[in-house]
Amino acid sequence: MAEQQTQEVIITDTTLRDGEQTAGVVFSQQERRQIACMLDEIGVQELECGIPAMGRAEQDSIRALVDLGLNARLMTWNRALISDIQDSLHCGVTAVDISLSLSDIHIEHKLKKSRKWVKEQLRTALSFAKRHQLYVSVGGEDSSRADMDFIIELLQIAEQEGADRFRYCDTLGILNPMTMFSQVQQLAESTNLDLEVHTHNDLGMATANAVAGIMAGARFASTTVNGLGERAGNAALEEVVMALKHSCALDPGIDASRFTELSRYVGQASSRPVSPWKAVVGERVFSHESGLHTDGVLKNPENYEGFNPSEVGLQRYLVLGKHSGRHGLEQRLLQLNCAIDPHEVNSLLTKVRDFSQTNKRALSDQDLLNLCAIH
Ligand SMILES: CC(=O)SCCNC(=O)CCNC(=O)[C@H](O)C(C)(C)COP(=O)(O)OP(=O)(O)OC[C@H]1O[C@@H](n2cnc3c(N)ncnc32)[C@H](O)[C@@H]1OP(=O)(O)O
Ligand SMILES: O=C(O)CCC(=O)C(=O)O
Repeated sequence: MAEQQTQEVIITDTTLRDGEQTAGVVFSQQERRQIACMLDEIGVQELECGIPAMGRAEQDSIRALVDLGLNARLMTWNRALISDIQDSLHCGVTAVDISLSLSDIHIEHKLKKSRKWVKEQLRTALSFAKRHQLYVSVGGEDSSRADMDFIIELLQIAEQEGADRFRYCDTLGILNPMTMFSQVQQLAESTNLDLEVHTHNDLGMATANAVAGIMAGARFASTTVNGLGERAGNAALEEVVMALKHSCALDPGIDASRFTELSRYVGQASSRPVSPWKAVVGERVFSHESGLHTDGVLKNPENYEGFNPSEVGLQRYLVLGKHSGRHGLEQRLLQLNCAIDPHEVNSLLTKVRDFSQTNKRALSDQDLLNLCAIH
């Protein structure tokens, strides 16, 4: 692995905002507190924790999170409306995201306004928030479909009015890592503001795009546990952190050993169970059946594992089946105290393969013992 870099990366987790916007997902108040505490305990530095404009229940829930006194900074999501920001102030948070759609399609066909209105609204909302000593992220909704010159114009206004960072949103998940990289690089060259990337998974590239954004100079990556979020979801916290660590030599300082526990908790609380094959936290992603792989792993797990399963709280499974080889079979026989003549291993292996082919599955220990008994 390359030497660890010094670039600081800050994870801003939005499981409790964009994550809960997943159609049909609702966390109870207790679940929201538990998720916030777990994220805080593993070292996530900022939590986007809700939308005060939604009303009384959401505001009470945000206030309860503020009362926990977490280390993580709590941020709320707001439209560029003074009333939304007032609701946030009443919740006691110290940080807000003030969101404005930046693409012409959104400005004309959703907001039904003009670019001029967007600029004025940004000034009004931002100056109000700064007068109230809030840390402000300017959220650029649909940035990836917006005119870059217009974004840069807005960034100048944001800087003049004292914004703290700009959130570049690939709202529809249409970018790829190359386009994300060049867009963020261009922004980084045009502003002194910190940059955040908020990515969606519509084309399966949310994690890759978040990582590309960081590589291009963004300091913040927006994530959700298990990649929950609108439509196909957001960049998954566990994937972004492990990709930064193991693919980019950047360590965001998160305790990954609780990723599996956190993932299971959020999977249950969201009624969106995690697939056993989900990258990084799926129960069975460290399963090896193929003969050459099992042999390699038995000799040294690094032969076929990019990182150790224990790093994320998982375990390794060596599976016997259609693709198994001699070394994997011998190892399992040894573990089961099942002594057979070494000359018989190859013919037993043929039976293992036949069994798997016939039954379309891997063998349990009992299946293997039964085969040995009649061998
Ligand atoms: C890409 C994202 O994920 S952004 C976050 C989206 N999250 C959510 O929508 C979840 C929570 N939302 C809600 O509870 C509600 O939608 C509320 C409270 C925010 C607003 O509710 P309502 O007043 O009933 O309005 P509704 O949601 O139907 O319409 C949104 C209004 O906000 C306007 N709006 C949308 N985005 C913005 C913005 N960034 N700044 C200012 N106004 C905005 C729309 O143009 C529309 O205004 P209109 O009434 O003049 O047409
Ligand atoms: O505008 C923001 O701050 C975030 C909006 C969002 O969730 C998105 O664009 O996907």
